[in-house]
Amino acid sequence: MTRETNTAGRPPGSVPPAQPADTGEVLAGLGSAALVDAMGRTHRHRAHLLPLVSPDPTRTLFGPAVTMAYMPWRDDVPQASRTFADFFYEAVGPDPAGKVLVLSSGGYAQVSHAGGTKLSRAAHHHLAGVLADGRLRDFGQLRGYDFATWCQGETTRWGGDTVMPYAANITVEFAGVAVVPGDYVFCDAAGAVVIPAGSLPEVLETARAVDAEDARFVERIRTEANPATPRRASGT
Ligand SMILES: O=C([O-])CC(=O)C(=O)O
Ligand SMILES: [Mg+2]
Repeated sequence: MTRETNTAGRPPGSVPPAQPADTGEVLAGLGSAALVDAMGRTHRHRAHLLPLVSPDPTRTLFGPAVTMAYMPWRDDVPQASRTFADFFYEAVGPDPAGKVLVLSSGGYAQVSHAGGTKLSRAAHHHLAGVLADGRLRDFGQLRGYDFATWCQGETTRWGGDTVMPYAANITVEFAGVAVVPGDYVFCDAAGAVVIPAGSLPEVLETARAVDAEDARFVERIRTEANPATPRRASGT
């Protein structure tokens, strides 16, 4: 795709995404493995997602979740006459900047749930990104937007005859994990973690402690003796 971009890779005249002001500082190099360890010390429920696929795997996604629940498509329910846009705006509400749009699978994770056209709304409204338990179309177009996208893969075929958006901002199941609207989602190339909003400060602090413990272990391991190496007899 050819499109004009400025030096930051954004279309001319577009403004940078309104991430929460301190996102970079809040995360300060934390990765999903430390955050998953921290969630394990804070809660007993499953909170991690196995690695997802991204049009640009270098982008980390972080922000509060808004959800769109998908269902297997039916032609006889009132939701069939509502559009993706209807559910999108209901989900993101009046203050969309910095939010993470979470799309559940509707039971068909290998089918398209959206693509570059429908998700251009996420760029216009400065969402932090999209986390989809389904496939997406138009990776090239999605890469051109400022937000981070993670999903189950790319596909070319339209999925609207198989799945449909069914509800906005309800708790959804995502690859075996419950995502409650308002939960904080973190996703990088190693996987994702879903953190209850009320636990976020504790989980971030614990994740930093996990990283510090690991750094100390690495230091100790560097100097440990190899027990298979014969020890020299003393006095010789
Ligand atoms: O049309 C669809 O359902 C998905 C798509 O390719 C787009 O949004 O660009
Ligand atoms: Mg498309």
